[in-house]
Amino acid sequence: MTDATGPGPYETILVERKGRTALLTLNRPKALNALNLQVMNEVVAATEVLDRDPDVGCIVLTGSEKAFAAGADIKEMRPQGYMDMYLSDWFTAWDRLAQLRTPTIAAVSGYALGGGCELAMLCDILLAADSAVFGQPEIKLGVIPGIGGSQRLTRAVGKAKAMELCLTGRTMDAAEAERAGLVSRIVPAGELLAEALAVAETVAGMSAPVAMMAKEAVNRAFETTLAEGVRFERRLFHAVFATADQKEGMAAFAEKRPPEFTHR
Ligand SMILES: CC(C)=CC(=O)SCCNC(=O)CCNC(=O)[C@H](O)C(C)(C)COP(=O)(O)OP(=O)(O)OC[C@H]1O[C@@H](n2cnc3c(N)ncnc32)[C@H](O)[C@@H]1OP(=O)(O)O
Repeated sequence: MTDATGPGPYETILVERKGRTALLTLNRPKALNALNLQVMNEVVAATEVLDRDPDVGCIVLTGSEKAFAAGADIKEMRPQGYMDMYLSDWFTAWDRLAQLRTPTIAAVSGYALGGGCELAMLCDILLAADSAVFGQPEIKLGVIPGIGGSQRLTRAVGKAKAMELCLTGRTMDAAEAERAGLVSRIVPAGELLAEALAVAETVAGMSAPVAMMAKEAVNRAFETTLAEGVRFERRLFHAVFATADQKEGMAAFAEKRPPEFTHR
């Protein structure tokens, strides 16, 4: 891993590049990567820079072994009043992660609570270490999720489990999260980063515009009716036949060789 990337220097995150993969590591270890406004601004700024970089094909977001992120920063929120929250539109910048076109992977080890769970759910692929712990415990603090947790968790695991987690603050371990469909896979904690980078390398090796279209098509399933979603997919499917990478991918198959995508 080399090369700091983006407009940094950042104080709360580390950004590294390896080939077409960018690795963004949350770096507030003493606070278990609690997500204060500085972290939010730096994560959003860095990912938006990476998103515009044609040499980046996948972004991996991770934390420490103990904590992906233990939530939004409770100490920062504690003194705020309604007008502070409303006028600053607290947390709204996080929504910009959902607009990234580059595929993103959350590599979650340890605690992913509250805003930490919500940040993981803003990513496209969730890989969990066997040590991962997920939950929306905001209710124990007298508040509710505010970075989309009530919506994305419900879509991921269904109403029954989301309701229980949001109303009781109970956490779930990696095995339960996988059974519930929140994470795609569990890997041993010591292998998490290597596995996430391997998945990222695979994704980044695909045609970038086609990967963007695949991401957009899957995400559309959360926004629209089945008929509209299928129509949207069909239009994108037709559009990929205008890419050089469709010609290359199918030629490579016929010629029994690996494709060499040009991301055009
Ligand atoms: C409100 C919205 C929209 C979203 C939210 O995310 S609210 C926050 C949700 N998260 C939580 O409620 C989890 C809070 N943290 C914990 O319960 C525990 O820290 C733990 C179970 C994750 C880990 O416990 P452990 O005993 O191992 O570690 P601590 O001594 O408690 O923590 C170490 C260090 O980190 C600070 N910390 C932890 N989480 C947060 C946080 N979310 N915000 C701010 N600071 C946090 C903790 O205070 C301690 O630092 P100090 O020793 O300096 O106090």
